Amino acid sequence: MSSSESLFTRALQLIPGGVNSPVRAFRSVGGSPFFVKAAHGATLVTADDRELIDFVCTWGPAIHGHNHPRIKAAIAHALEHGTSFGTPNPSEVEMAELIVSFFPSIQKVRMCNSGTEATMSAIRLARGFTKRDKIIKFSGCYHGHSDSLLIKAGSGALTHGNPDSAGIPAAFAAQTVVLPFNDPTALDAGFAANPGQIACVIIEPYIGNTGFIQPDPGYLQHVRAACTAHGALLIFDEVMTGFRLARGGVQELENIVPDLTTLGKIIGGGLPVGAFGGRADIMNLIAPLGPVYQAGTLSGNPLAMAAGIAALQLLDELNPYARLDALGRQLRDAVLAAARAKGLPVQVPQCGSMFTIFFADQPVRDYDTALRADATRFGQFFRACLAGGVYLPPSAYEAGFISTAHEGAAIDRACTVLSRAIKEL
Ligand SMILES: Cc1ncc(COP(=O)(O)O)c(C=O)c1O
Ligand SMILES: N[C@H](C=O)CCC(=O)O
Repeated sequence: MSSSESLFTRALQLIPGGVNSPVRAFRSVGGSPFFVKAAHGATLVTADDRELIDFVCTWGPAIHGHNHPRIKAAIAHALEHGTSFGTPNPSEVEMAELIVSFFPSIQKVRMCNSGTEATMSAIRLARGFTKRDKIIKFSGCYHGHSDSLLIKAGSGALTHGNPDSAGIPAAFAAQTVVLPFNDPTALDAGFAANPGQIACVIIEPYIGNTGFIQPDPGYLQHVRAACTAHGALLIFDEVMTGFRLARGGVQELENIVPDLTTLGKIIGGGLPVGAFGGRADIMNLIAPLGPVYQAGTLSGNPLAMAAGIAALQLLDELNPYARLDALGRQLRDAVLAAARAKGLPVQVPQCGSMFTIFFADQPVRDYDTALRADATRFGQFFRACLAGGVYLPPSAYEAGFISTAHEGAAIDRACTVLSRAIKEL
């Protein structure tokens, strides 16, 4: 038995499914997950000393590659002073200043410990501000695992065939109106059917959790205008896309000003973090200023702040977005060329350092078209890539991520492995 197999056997006895987050399981692609003992740059080192080129990047945060020396040094420096204070600390102020400087729509920001907390709190705030109960979300968007949002959810919920989680009271679910993405008419109908009742629309503006899906031109502008017309707040969930696709996220790329934004992943530099922020008049409703309660024992944790500040400062210095897009295009073009040569229908939506390989003959533009892609063939492809030393997300419905550390040998080697895997399908 390999070390990973032996660890997985032990894990299965004690941890549900052997994993601490369902997306790490290999149930939809076959086989069992490998265990990682170290990660540097673009490379994971498994418990069995295999080196893998990693396109999961810890599900998004590792935009500078794993274990970046600047981030490591920032954590080590912060560690000298203590791990948690339970009081305000200077790094929280620095982090807030950085976030506000990257995202002009954010006037005030509250730190929390995960993307789930960020979206859950932003929705409570929207309900408190508008004094309305219902929310609109879109099928296939994943906003973490709070009750209101695990309805027609993407990510692991979709991967493992469970987009509507058990354990959510019907009365809660009734407050969430679920609509198809990329369908302006459905959105108008959703508002019309619930007059004066919608507190907010929450959206992954570029979806990363049904695989990577971009909106049609003008769609997000329509969503913004509809929210304004109906007095609902617009929440951009940029936990995944924030700082990844542009300094100021999708809202910068699309020139849209949401009322609230949720963030996570990159702003923790690899440590647990989340944040939500937006217009000051809305944010001022949060306790202790206002009646909407939100809290966290470890919120603004000095180690997470130090790691996140270092990650954001690096982005500011390097402005790596054009380089990352070139890497994304190199990967996409290699896969498309191999698929063309083989006569295989493949779609590779890609923007900057996010991409997905769908085995589909039509462009994927929403939940339904994503489900039409061939997930069995994706599993075969995933296994062939892994055998060749490349780790893609173990799901047909997740985005892959590229880091600056992939530049050069890693991306070239990955293109060869992916092309060969297509050829051998
Ligand atoms: C868009 C989006 N929102 C929210 C979340 C929840 O974040 P977390 O896993 O940190 O709770 C995720 C990822 O999990 C995400 O991709
Ligand atoms: N797709 C998920 C969020 O981005 C992956 C993270 C997780 O749920 O473990």
